[in-house]
Amino acid sequence: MQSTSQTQKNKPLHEKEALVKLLRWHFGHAQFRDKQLDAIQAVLSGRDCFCLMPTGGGKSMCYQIPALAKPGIVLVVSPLIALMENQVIGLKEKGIAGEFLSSTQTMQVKTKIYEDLDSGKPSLRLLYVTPELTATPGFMSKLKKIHSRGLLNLVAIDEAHCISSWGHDFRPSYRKLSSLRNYLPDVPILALTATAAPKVQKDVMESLCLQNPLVLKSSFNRPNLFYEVRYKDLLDDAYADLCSVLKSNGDTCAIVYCLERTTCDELSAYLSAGGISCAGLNDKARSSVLDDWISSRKQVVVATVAFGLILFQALHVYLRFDDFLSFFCFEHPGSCTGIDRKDVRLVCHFNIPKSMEAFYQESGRAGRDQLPSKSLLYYGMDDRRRMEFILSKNQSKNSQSFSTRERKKILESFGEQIPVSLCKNSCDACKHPNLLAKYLGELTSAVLQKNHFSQIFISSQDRTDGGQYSEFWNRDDEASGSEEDISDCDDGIEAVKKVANSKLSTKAGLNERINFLQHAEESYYRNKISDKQVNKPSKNAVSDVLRQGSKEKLLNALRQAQQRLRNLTIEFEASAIFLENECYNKYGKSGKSFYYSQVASTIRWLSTANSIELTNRLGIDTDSPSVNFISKEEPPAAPSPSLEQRPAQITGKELDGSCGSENSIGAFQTESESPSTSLPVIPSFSEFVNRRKVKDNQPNTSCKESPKKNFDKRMRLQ
Ligand SMILES: Nc1ncnc2c1ncn2[C@@H]1O[C@H](COP(=O)(O)OP(=O)(O)OP(=O)(O)O)[C@@H](O)[C@H]1O
Ligand SMILES: [Mg+2]
Repeated sequence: MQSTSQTQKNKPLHEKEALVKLLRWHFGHAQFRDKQLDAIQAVLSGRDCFCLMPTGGGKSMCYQIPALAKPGIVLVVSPLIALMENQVIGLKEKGIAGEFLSSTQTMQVKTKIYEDLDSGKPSLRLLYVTPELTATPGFMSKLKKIHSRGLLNLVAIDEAHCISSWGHDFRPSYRKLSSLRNYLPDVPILALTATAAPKVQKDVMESLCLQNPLVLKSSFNRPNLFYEVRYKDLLDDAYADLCSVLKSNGDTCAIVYCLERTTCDELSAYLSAGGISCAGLNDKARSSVLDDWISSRKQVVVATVAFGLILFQALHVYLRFDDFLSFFCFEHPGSCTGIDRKDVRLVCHFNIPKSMEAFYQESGRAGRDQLPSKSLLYYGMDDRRRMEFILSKNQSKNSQSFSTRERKKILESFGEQIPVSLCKNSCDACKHPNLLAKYLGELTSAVLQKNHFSQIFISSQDRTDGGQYSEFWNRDDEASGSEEDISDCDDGIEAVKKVANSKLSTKAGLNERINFLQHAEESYYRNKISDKQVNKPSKNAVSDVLRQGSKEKLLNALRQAQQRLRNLTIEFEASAIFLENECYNKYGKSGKSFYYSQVASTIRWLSTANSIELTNRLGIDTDSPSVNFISKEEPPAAPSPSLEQRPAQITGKELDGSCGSENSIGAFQTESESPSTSLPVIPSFSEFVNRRKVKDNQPNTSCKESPKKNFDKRMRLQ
């Protein structure tokens, strides 16, 4: 805060007209945008200011104009050397004296800057520095000296959120900026950011010890962005869908963000094969790919989230400092200008972003030239589960649909209350509400059928729980997630195998192995049921593709049965659907392995069943002269028995699987069901072992082979 005498001495230009003149003269802009003038006037009057503006909102002007409004310098703390360099070049082009101090500069340049600062009448107007340098005692004492001469007009902290959410991880040095207030108690501080969630704003203001700051918040609304969500689970092929979206948009500039490297590679290969000028930004070829994209040699870049971060930085958003520096400033010295492609027409999230803020930032790369652009999010249940796993330890499982009023939801997560009407049909939810409702209905039933996970929130109404939760995750949760957390090993079966492999000694005896596997299986299902499992059986889930394949197999088996039985005329397609549905209803929820076994058993059964058994099985009216099984409708999805609720009437015979031929229907029958209507029941490992134990304690007259031999045989079969 400037003293009155100092303020009068420097005669700052506070009046709007004078400031607008500066804007026009130096920058060629006709008017101040939104909150720019308020911020400028506040800091010129010596008041602290917290300025929250979206990316590209014009935050720089809030400290550049004050630097021109009165003698002295403005100190700008910036997290990236590239950003500083970029701005300094821009200022110099406009004839404004700006410099930056960093370790990348020669001693000569630094000395020249220090000499100018010590001169008592510096020609410099804006000095950009890193937070690291600012916090050093040497530089602080220099600042004090400049200040004592009444020449330090303002300290601007750009990307001020680094002090809070990102600062903990990436820029602890931003934390040291809190000492600025002690060293320079009466110099106004201007904190600028585009990414502050309400609690981060508070943190920034407290950390910088802002005193009675003027808090300015511009709207985060991006009216030129159209938001659309596509549901992977309702698409036959999400790759093909994206390919057609990109094609239908013409040869436009696009960014596609993926969660994992493999998806990134596969997707970019797929899109390239589809004739799209596309490159995947993986670690091997990142520099050339990024160069190609920045220089418009490639139009679409597919990036993993991690390398997407580099991309954000290339687009002037600070996220992962080290990568960016090593990449751009050291590998490509001098290439920092012109890295901002403003003509990105489409930003696609092929996987769910980590947080609403990440989504906003990433989708905000589209349409920086203010022209109509699109943000497209592919929402997938598995993605959500994977993201949940990555962010794991997820305290905030409460979710909210991203389905309705996308724009409202995004803005609310930044604490902005807006009327739905603001959207003006610029998202799919407002533009095609009926279509969206249909999709969501389909999605809900798909989810219920698959029982993928316990929570799904598809509401047609906005919840008003403070906008705390969303389909995305709070940034708090992100701290626990990293790219390394992304594991392919989320298959329950894999998990059991892994546990078994890692912990079970190869010398372990049979009983030990059984106990161990039993334990592993039990804990796997326990976790699965409580929906808190770490290793989620997503890969073990029965997919639509798998179901289709099973139908085909059953169809073939039915055709063969018909050839064998001759006197039977059946509607193959409907019968195959019926049988597949039965398998799915019984074991679809239990995972691929059980489902597979059930389909295989059904096929074996079809190879031996006689006409009566078959017609009974299919519920066909045999009185009809020509038997037609015409049930084209899938039977209602009866609640599938959980593994714990398996029919109790499993016999030792069927569990053994060794008493009689595996190919004969008798080997799989239950006692209480007639041979013609029962399908073999697949026991869980625990059930199998328990039954085995019971059987072992009873004299068995029907089986010729020893229990151990039977068991070993069964183990080999599994
Ligand atoms: N009043 C204005 N009128 C027109 N254009 C402006 C105005 N103020 C700033 N701009 C332009 O807006 C663009 C973005 O400005 P700036 O880089 O300062 O945004 P920012 O808020 O710092 O964005 P980021 O969060 O990406 O750093 C620049 O090209 C700048 O010249
Ligand atoms: Mg900026």
